[in-house]
Amino acid sequence: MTEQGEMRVVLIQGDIKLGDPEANHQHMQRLLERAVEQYPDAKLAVLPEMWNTGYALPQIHELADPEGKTSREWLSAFAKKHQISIVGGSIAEKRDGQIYNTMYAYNEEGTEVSRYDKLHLFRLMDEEKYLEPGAQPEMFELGNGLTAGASICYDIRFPELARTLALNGARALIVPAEWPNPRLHHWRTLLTARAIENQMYVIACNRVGKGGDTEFFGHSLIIDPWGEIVAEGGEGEEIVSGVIRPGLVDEVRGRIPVFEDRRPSIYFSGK
Ligand SMILES: O=C(O)CCC(=O)C(=O)O
Repeated sequence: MTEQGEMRVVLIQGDIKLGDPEANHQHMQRLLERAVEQYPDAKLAVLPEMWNTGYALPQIHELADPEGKTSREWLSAFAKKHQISIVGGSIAEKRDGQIYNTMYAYNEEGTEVSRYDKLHLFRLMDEEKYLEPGAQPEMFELGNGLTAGASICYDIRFPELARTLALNGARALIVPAEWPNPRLHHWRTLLTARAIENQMYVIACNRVGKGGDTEFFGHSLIIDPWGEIVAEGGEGEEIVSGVIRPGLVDEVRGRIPVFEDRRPSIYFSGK
């Protein structure tokens, strides 16, 4: 059970079937249902990146969800029915003839509170050949005093994104991912660094399974603003759960006042 000021988070560390949006929708729905049954006090659920299609990029124009309609209606209705905030991982979305890697967030009433298009496209998986990058960072309210910033997978390699979110009020970084083998060391280290340097919660949901020749290792993580691991998944499909206490962000920021000690006037700008 959670106490006052605490919030249970569940990460839907599922497998994704390459290029099969219908099967993936059914599967994610089953996992979400399992999550709310197993953890009735959960207040936030996070799904992995591109859960509707996986990295079926050559077929992405046929597979992507037009305006995200199907995925958005489902996520909103689920959030409302179960009174849980949902960061709906990300989906391949078709908009104005382009494809985006897009995250949607819903509050407990099922209201859509955010849409974020992945800013940094990952060349190693040819994202830039098929997808359009987003144009701006995005933040949203998750209740319990938790303002969250969005970051999708490769975005975590860019500390300036997490920093700009923190400077503008984010107290948690939400990270849906399809982070593959063999870079577990990068995954854990980068997420931990983003948490420590910005003194914020990092809540990261990675997929498991295989997409073509690429293997995904799970290890979804909830890391507190002191850099301690609150919960970590294994390498198989599971619901990863942990309890966070948004008040800890103020405590850590009070103890080591990094944001007061910054010297922006002497940093090189624009680079
Ligand atoms: O940066 C990495 O190593 C993985 C990134 C990635 O897989 C992605 O952004 O989809």
